[in-house]
Amino acid sequence: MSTQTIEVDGLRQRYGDFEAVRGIDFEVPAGGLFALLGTNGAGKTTTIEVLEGFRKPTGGTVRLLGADPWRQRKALRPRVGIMLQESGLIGDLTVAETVDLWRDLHEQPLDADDALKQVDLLDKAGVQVRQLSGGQKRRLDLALAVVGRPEVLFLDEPTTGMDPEARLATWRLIQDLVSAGTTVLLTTHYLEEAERLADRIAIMHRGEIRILGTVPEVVAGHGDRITFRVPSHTPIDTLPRLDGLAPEIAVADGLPTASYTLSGGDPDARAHRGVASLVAWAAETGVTLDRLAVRPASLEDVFLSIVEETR
Ligand SMILES: Nc1ncnc2c1ncn2[C@@H]1O[C@H](COP(=O)(O)OP(=O)(O)OP(=O)(O)O)[C@@H](O)[C@H]1O
Repeated sequence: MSTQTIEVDGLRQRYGDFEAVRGIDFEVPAGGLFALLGTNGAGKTTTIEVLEGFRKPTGGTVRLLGADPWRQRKALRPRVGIMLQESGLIGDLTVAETVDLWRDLHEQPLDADDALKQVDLLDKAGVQVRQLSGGQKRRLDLALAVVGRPEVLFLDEPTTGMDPEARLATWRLIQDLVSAGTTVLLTTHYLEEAERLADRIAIMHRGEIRILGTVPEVVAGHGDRITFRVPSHTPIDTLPRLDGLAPEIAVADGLPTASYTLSGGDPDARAHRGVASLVAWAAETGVTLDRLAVRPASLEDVFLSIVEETR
């Protein structure tokens, strides 16, 4: 028997003639937090909707807690918490009435005040839902997703519209839930969110998973970056090549910045070698390497390189 809480095997999903998900595979073990990142329209929500049992896959198989979410949706429902991208909150109800309505659907729900306290909405208990701000509605959605003490939690862009403080508090709540053993599948456009929370991530683009692994695994193959401000009066074509590469030039704060991505050779030594030849060039030509920086590739670099590959 599989020990994976979520199993996705060759999943395909069509909408008419359009194939939104084109054969993806991933697994999430019990107590894991997996983040699906990707471009708009990549197929993240569609994937989550299949796992939630809202859609029948057009190809491949998915298993949730060992069951088929499409056929066994009713049995799975009490074990699963769902925070959709667009909530179906009822504007006329108060926050407390909304939580009570959800509590009634579960056998051993959290205490209503505890659920609201977790998302810092206790002081809004008597307020009508329609009077909440966008970020407060997201927080109420989260309270409703966790009120039934779910074993698995699906969070579709949970912190969109939240202010930085609410986002941080939400991250803490998610981390606490994972520490307590909840399995979480999260989609997000915030790379920092994925880096902070997820033990593994996948980046989707146009219905496919382009890369999957821990964040260090995902960035490992994408080299080291060396950047510096191009000194004024220095023609771009006089800048040196490093490892045979000409720099990419981007404008930051109104000034051109040169950037090299070194990905060949010994990963432990290539940044040192690159900086050494750059410094030698600077000494020879008498230029100052303003804002010289060396860093490994970031998740953002990987994300952008995946998107740009297929432009
Ligand atoms: N009900 C539907 N009918 C037809 N096409 C759909 C439907 N739902 C989604 N799509 C299409 O499928 C593709 C994937 O959509 P999906 O919502 O899964 O992407 P996503 O990765 O969640 O995007 P975003 O980050 O913008 O939320 C998109 O091209 C979208 O237009």
